[in-house]
Amino acid sequence: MEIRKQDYTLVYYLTNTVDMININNLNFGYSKQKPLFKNMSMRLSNGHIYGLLGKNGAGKSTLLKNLAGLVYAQSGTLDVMGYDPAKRQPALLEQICFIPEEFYLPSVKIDAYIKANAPFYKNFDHNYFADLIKEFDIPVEQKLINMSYGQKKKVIIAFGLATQAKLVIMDEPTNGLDIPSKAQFRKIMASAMTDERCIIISTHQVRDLDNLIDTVIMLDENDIALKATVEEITAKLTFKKVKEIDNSIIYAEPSLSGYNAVMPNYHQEESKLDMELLFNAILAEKIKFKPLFS
Ligand SMILES: Nc1ncnc2c1ncn2[C@@H]1O[C@H](COP(=O)(O)OP(=O)(O)OP(=O)(O)O)[C@@H](O)[C@H]1O
Repeated sequence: MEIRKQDYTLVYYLTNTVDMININNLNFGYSKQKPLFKNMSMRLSNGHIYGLLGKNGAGKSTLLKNLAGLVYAQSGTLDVMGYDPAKRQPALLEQICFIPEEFYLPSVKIDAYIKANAPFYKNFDHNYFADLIKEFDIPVEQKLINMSYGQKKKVIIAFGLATQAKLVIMDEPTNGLDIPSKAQFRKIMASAMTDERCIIISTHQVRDLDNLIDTVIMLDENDIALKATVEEITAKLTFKKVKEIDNSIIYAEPSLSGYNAVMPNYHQEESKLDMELLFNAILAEKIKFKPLFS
Protein backbone atom coordinates (compact mmCIF):
# COMPACT_ATOMS: atom_id res chain seq x y z
CA MET A 1 0.00 0.00 0.00
CA GLU A 2 1.30 3.43 -0.89
CA ILE A 3 1.77 5.72 2.11
CA ARG A 4 1.45 9.39 1.26
CA LYS A 5 3.48 12.14 2.88
CA GLN A 6 0.27 13.59 4.29
CA ASP A 7 -0.48 10.32 6.10
CA TYR A 8 2.87 10.64 7.87
CA THR A 9 2.00 14.23 8.72
CA LEU A 10 -1.29 13.19 10.27
CA VAL A 11 0.31 10.37 12.31
CA TYR A 12 2.90 12.87 13.56
CA TYR A 13 0.22 15.34 14.63
CA LEU A 14 -1.77 12.68 16.42
CA THR A 15 1.11 11.21 18.38
CA ASN A 16 2.96 14.31 19.57
CA THR A 17 2.13 17.39 21.62
CA VAL A 18 2.40 19.95 18.89
CA ASP A 19 0.27 22.72 17.50
CA MET A 20 -2.76 21.00 16.13
CA ILE A 21 -4.04 24.27 14.75
CA ASN A 22 -1.90 27.11 13.51
CA ILE A 23 -3.69 30.26 12.41
CA ASN A 24 -1.40 32.81 10.85
CA ASN A 25 -2.48 36.35 9.93
CA LEU A 26 -6.01 35.26 9.14
CA ASN A 27 -8.14 37.86 7.40
CA PHE A 28 -11.76 37.00 6.97
CA GLY A 29 -15.04 38.80 6.35
CA TYR A 30 -18.30 37.77 4.74
CA SER A 31 -17.86 40.87 2.59
CA LYS A 32 -14.71 42.85 1.76
CA GLN A 33 -16.19 46.00 3.29
CA LYS A 34 -16.82 44.37 6.67
CA PRO A 35 -13.78 42.46 7.93
CA LEU A 36 -14.47 40.14 10.84
CA PHE A 37 -10.93 38.95 11.59
CA LYS A 38 -7.91 41.16 10.94
CA ASN A 39 -4.49 39.50 10.94
CA MET A 40 -5.56 36.98 13.56
CA SER A 41 -2.89 34.52 14.70
CA MET A 42 -3.23 31.74 17.24
CA ARG A 43 -1.94 28.25 17.99
CA LEU A 44 -3.92 25.49 19.62
CA SER A 45 -2.53 22.15 20.69
CA ASN A 46 -3.76 18.71 21.62
CA GLY A 47 -4.54 17.81 25.22
CA HIS A 48 -6.62 20.94 25.83
CA ILE A 49 -10.25 21.96 26.13
CA TYR A 50 -10.52 25.51 24.87
CA GLY A 51 -13.51 27.71 25.74
CA LEU A 52 -14.26 30.23 23.00
CA LEU A 53 -16.02 33.32 24.30
CA GLY A 54 -17.14 36.58 22.70
CA LYS A 55 -20.11 38.91 22.40
CA ASN A 56 -22.90 38.19 19.90
CA GLY A 57 -21.47 38.72 16.45
CA ALA A 58 -17.82 38.64 17.61
CA GLY A 59 -17.19 35.80 15.16
CA LYS A 60 -17.08 32.64 17.29
CA SER A 61 -19.14 30.51 14.90
CA THR A 62 -17.26 31.97 11.95
CA LEU A 63 -13.88 31.07 13.45
CA LEU A 64 -15.10 27.52 14.06
CA LYS A 65 -16.36 27.34 10.46
CA ASN A 66 -12.95 28.49 9.20
CA LEU A 67 -11.36 25.63 11.17
CA ALA A 68 -13.83 23.11 9.78
CA GLY A 69 -13.28 24.35 6.22
CA LEU A 70 -16.84 25.60 5.80
CA VAL A 71 -15.78 29.16 4.97
CA TYR A 72 -12.47 30.31 3.53
CA ALA A 73 -9.86 32.86 4.57
CA GLN A 74 -9.42 35.96 2.40
CA SER A 75 -5.73 35.92 3.24
CA GLY A 76 -3.38 34.34 5.76
CA THR A 77 -2.98 30.64 6.48
CA LEU A 78 -4.89 28.08 8.46
CA ASP A 79 -3.19 24.80 9.23
CA VAL A 80 -5.19 22.04 10.91
CA MET A 81 -3.12 18.91 11.60
CA GLY A 82 -0.96 19.67 8.58
CA TYR A 83 -3.87 20.29 6.26
CA ASP A 84 -5.58 23.33 4.82
CA PRO A 85 -9.19 22.82 5.98
CA ALA A 86 -10.52 24.78 2.98
CA LYS A 87 -9.45 21.85 0.78
CA ARG A 88 -11.77 19.55 2.73
CA GLN A 89 -9.64 16.46 2.25
CA PRO A 90 -11.30 13.28 3.62
CA ALA A 91 -8.20 12.37 5.69
CA LEU A 92 -8.65 15.59 7.65
CA LEU A 93 -12.45 15.62 7.71
CA GLU A 94 -12.60 12.23 9.41
CA GLN A 95 -10.45 13.72 12.18
CA ILE A 96 -12.77 16.69 12.72
CA CYS A 97 -16.02 16.47 14.61
CA PHE A 98 -17.93 19.72 14.12
CA ILE A 99 -21.13 20.17 16.08
CA PRO A 100 -22.77 23.35 14.79
CA GLU A 101 -25.25 25.49 16.66
CA GLU A 102 -27.92 24.93 14.03
CA PHE A 103 -28.29 21.58 12.33
CA TYR A 104 -30.73 19.43 10.41
CA LEU A 105 -31.48 15.81 11.16
CA PRO A 106 -33.40 13.70 8.63
CA SER A 107 -36.66 11.78 8.95
CA VAL A 108 -35.03 8.46 9.88
CA LYS A 109 -34.39 6.52 13.08
CA ILE A 110 -31.00 6.50 14.76
CA ASP A 111 -30.02 3.11 13.28
CA ALA A 112 -30.50 4.32 9.71
CA TYR A 113 -28.68 7.58 10.46
CA ILE A 114 -25.68 5.69 11.82
CA LYS A 115 -25.67 3.27 8.90
CA ALA A 116 -25.54 6.19 6.47
CA ASN A 117 -23.05 8.42 8.29
CA ALA A 118 -20.72 6.32 10.43
CA PRO A 119 -18.84 4.84 7.41
CA PHE A 120 -17.31 8.29 6.76
CA TYR A 121 -15.36 7.88 10.01
CA LYS A 122 -13.13 4.84 9.99
CA ASN A 123 -12.67 4.90 13.77
CA PHE A 124 -16.39 5.24 14.57
CA ASP A 125 -17.06 3.46 17.87
CA HIS A 126 -20.54 1.90 17.73
CA ASN A 127 -20.45 0.63 21.32
CA TYR A 128 -19.49 4.03 22.66
CA PHE A 129 -22.27 5.65 20.61
CA ALA A 130 -24.80 3.16 22.07
CA ASP A 131 -23.53 3.93 25.61
CA LEU A 132 -23.88 7.68 25.07
CA ILE A 133 -27.38 7.36 23.62
CA LYS A 134 -28.37 5.30 26.65
CA GLU A 135 -26.79 7.75 29.07
CA PHE A 136 -28.57 10.66 27.36
CA ASP A 137 -31.86 8.73 27.52
CA ILE A 138 -32.64 9.13 23.79
CA PRO A 139 -35.82 7.44 22.51
CA VAL A 140 -34.19 5.23 19.86
CA GLU A 141 -37.48 4.19 18.23
CA GLN A 142 -38.42 7.76 17.37
CA LYS A 143 -37.50 9.41 14.07
CA LEU A 144 -34.79 12.02 14.49
CA ILE A 145 -36.88 14.76 12.90
CA ASN A 146 -39.60 14.31 15.54
CA MET A 147 -37.26 14.53 18.50
CA SER A 148 -37.12 17.63 20.68
CA TYR A 149 -34.30 20.11 20.02
CA GLY A 150 -32.43 18.95 23.13
CA GLN A 151 -32.77 15.27 22.15
CA LYS A 152 -31.49 16.02 18.63
CA LYS A 153 -28.59 17.92 20.09
CA LYS A 154 -27.69 14.99 22.30
CA VAL A 155 -27.79 12.65 19.28
CA ILE A 156 -25.30 14.78 17.34
CA ILE A 157 -23.05 15.21 20.37
CA ALA A 158 -23.05 11.41 20.82
CA PHE A 159 -22.40 10.90 17.10
CA GLY A 160 -19.60 13.47 17.07
CA LEU A 161 -17.81 11.95 20.05
CA ALA A 162 -18.22 8.40 18.71
CA THR A 163 -16.38 9.40 15.51
CA GLN A 164 -13.23 9.47 17.72
CA ALA A 165 -12.16 12.58 15.82
CA LYS A 166 -9.04 14.25 17.20
CA LEU A 167 -10.37 17.76 16.74
CA VAL A 168 -13.74 18.30 18.39
CA ILE A 169 -15.41 21.62 17.62
CA MET A 170 -18.67 22.43 19.38
CA ASP A 171 -20.72 25.57 18.85
CA GLU A 172 -22.95 26.26 21.86
CA PRO A 173 -23.30 22.55 22.71
CA THR A 174 -25.27 23.07 25.93
CA ASN A 175 -27.97 25.24 24.33
CA GLY A 176 -31.23 23.35 24.67
CA LEU A 177 -29.93 20.80 27.15
CA ASP A 178 -31.92 20.43 30.37
CA ILE A 179 -30.20 20.70 33.76
CA PRO A 180 -29.38 16.98 34.22
CA SER A 181 -28.18 16.76 30.61
CA LYS A 182 -25.77 19.65 31.14
CA ALA A 183 -24.20 17.77 34.03
CA GLN A 184 -24.04 14.61 31.88
CA PHE A 185 -22.48 16.65 29.08
CA ARG A 186 -19.74 17.94 31.39
CA LYS A 187 -19.03 14.43 32.64
CA ILE A 188 -18.97 12.96 29.13
CA MET A 189 -16.69 15.71 27.81
CA ALA A 190 -14.29 15.32 30.73
CA SER A 191 -14.00 11.60 30.01
CA ALA A 192 -13.79 12.18 26.22
CA MET A 193 -10.70 14.33 26.72
CA THR A 194 -7.46 12.55 25.86
CA ASP A 195 -3.92 13.74 25.24
CA GLU A 196 -4.39 13.36 21.48
CA ARG A 197 -7.57 15.38 21.34
CA CYS A 198 -8.12 19.10 21.00
CA ILE A 199 -11.58 20.27 22.00
CA ILE A 200 -12.90 23.75 21.23
CA ILE A 201 -16.24 24.78 22.70
CA SER A 202 -17.87 28.11 21.94
CA THR A 203 -20.40 29.23 24.48
CA HIS A 204 -22.28 32.01 26.20
CA GLN A 205 -23.22 29.58 28.98
CA VAL A 206 -19.93 29.94 30.80
CA ARG A 207 -21.26 28.30 33.94
CA ASP A 208 -21.95 25.14 31.93
CA LEU A 209 -18.23 24.95 31.16
CA ASP A 210 -17.03 25.65 34.66
CA ASN A 211 -14.27 23.23 35.64
CA LEU A 212 -14.25 21.76 32.13
CA ILE A 213 -12.25 24.16 30.02
CA ASP A 214 -8.55 24.66 30.69
CA THR A 215 -7.90 27.57 28.34
CA VAL A 216 -10.00 30.66 27.66
CA ILE A 217 -10.01 32.29 24.22
CA MET A 218 -11.90 35.52 23.92
CA LEU A 219 -12.71 37.21 20.64
CA ASP A 220 -13.33 40.93 20.45
CA GLU A 221 -12.89 43.68 17.88
CA ASN A 222 -11.70 41.49 15.00
CA ASP A 223 -9.00 39.68 16.98
CA ILE A 224 -8.14 37.55 20.01
CA ALA A 225 -8.62 39.69 23.11
CA LEU A 226 -7.34 36.96 25.44
CA LYS A 227 -5.89 33.48 25.18
CA ALA A 228 -4.73 32.12 28.49
CA THR A 229 -4.96 28.97 30.55
CA VAL A 230 -7.10 28.99 33.67
CA GLU A 231 -3.88 28.51 35.66
CA GLU A 232 -2.26 31.53 34.04
CA ILE A 233 -5.35 33.66 34.64
CA THR A 234 -5.61 32.76 38.31
CA ALA A 235 -1.86 33.20 38.76
CA LYS A 236 -2.12 36.75 37.41
CA LEU A 237 -5.55 37.76 38.66
CA THR A 238 -7.57 37.33 41.84
CA PHE A 239 -11.34 37.05 41.78
CA LYS A 240 -12.95 37.93 45.06
CA LYS A 241 -15.80 39.55 46.90
CA VAL A 242 -14.93 42.91 48.47
CA LYS A 243 -16.88 45.38 50.59
CA GLU A 244 -15.40 48.48 49.02
CA ILE A 245 -13.61 49.42 45.83
CA ASP A 246 -10.02 50.63 46.00
CA ASN A 247 -7.25 51.41 43.49
CA SER A 248 -5.99 47.85 43.31
CA ILE A 249 -9.20 46.72 41.63
CA ILE A 250 -9.19 46.53 37.84
CA TYR A 251 -12.88 45.82 37.48
CA ALA A 252 -15.81 45.26 39.82
CA GLU A 253 -19.52 44.57 39.66
CA PRO A 254 -21.96 45.29 42.49
CA SER A 255 -23.27 42.21 44.31
CA LEU A 256 -25.67 41.73 47.21
CA SER A 257 -22.94 42.00 49.82
CA GLY A 258 -20.54 44.44 48.16
CA TYR A 259 -18.68 43.85 44.89
CA ASN A 260 -17.34 40.96 42.83
CA ALA A 261 -13.90 42.22 41.89
CA VAL A 262 -10.94 41.34 39.68
CA MET A 263 -7.49 42.55 40.70
CA PRO A 264 -3.87 41.68 40.03
CA ASN A 265 -2.74 38.68 42.05
CA TYR A 266 0.17 40.43 43.82
CA HIS A 267 0.28 38.00 46.75
CA GLN A 268 -0.14 34.66 44.92
CA GLU A 269 -3.57 34.21 46.43
CA GLU A 270 -5.64 31.24 45.32
CA SER A 271 -9.00 32.12 43.84
CA LYS A 272 -11.51 30.50 41.52
CA LEU A 273 -11.82 31.93 38.03
CA ASP A 274 -15.18 33.67 37.57
CA MET A 275 -15.46 33.44 33.79
CA GLU A 276 -18.46 35.71 33.53
CA LEU A 277 -16.71 38.41 35.54
CA LEU A 278 -13.53 37.99 33.50
CA PHE A 279 -15.51 38.29 30.27
CA ASN A 280 -17.17 41.54 31.37
CA ALA A 281 -13.89 42.83 32.79
CA ILE A 282 -11.99 42.33 29.55
CA LEU A 283 -14.71 43.97 27.49
CA ALA A 284 -14.74 46.96 29.83
CA GLU A 285 -11.02 47.31 30.52
CA LYS A 286 -9.20 45.64 27.64
CA ILE A 287 -6.25 48.03 27.75
CA LYS A 288 -5.57 47.31 31.43
CA PHE A 289 -5.55 43.54 30.88
CA LYS A 290 -3.47 43.52 27.72
CA PRO A 291 -0.02 43.90 29.33
CA LEU A 292 -0.80 41.14 31.83
CA PHE A 293 -1.35 38.53 29.13
CA SER A 294 0.76 39.63 26.19
N1 LIG B 1 -23.39 33.68 6.19
C1 LIG B 1 -23.18 34.94 6.57
N2 LIG B 1 -23.24 35.95 5.67
C2 LIG B 1 -22.99 37.24 6.05
N3 LIG B 1 -22.70 37.60 7.32
C3 LIG B 1 -22.65 36.65 8.24
C4 LIG B 1 -22.90 35.26 7.93
N4 LIG B 1 -22.75 34.53 9.06
C5 LIG B 1 -22.45 35.42 10.04
N5 LIG B 1 -22.39 36.67 9.56
C6 LIG B 1 -22.04 37.89 10.32
O1 LIG B 1 -20.74 37.71 10.84
C7 LIG B 1 -20.66 38.22 12.17
C8 LIG B 1 -20.16 37.12 13.10
O2 LIG B 1 -21.15 36.12 13.18
P1 LIG B 1 -20.94 34.80 14.05
O3 LIG B 1 -22.17 33.97 13.91
O4 LIG B 1 -19.65 34.20 13.69
O5 LIG B 1 -20.83 35.43 15.51
P2 LIG B 1 -20.91 34.71 16.93
O6 LIG B 1 -19.80 35.28 17.75
O7 LIG B 1 -20.94 33.24 16.77
O8 LIG B 1 -22.30 35.27 17.45
P3 LIG B 1 -23.40 34.66 18.46
O9 LIG B 1 -22.81 34.77 19.83
O10 LIG B 1 -24.56 35.58 18.29
O11 LIG B 1 -23.69 33.24 18.05
C9 LIG B 1 -22.03 38.75 12.51
O12 LIG B 1 -22.01 40.16 12.31
C10 LIG B 1 -22.95 38.08 11.53
O13 LIG B 1 -24.02 38.92 11.19
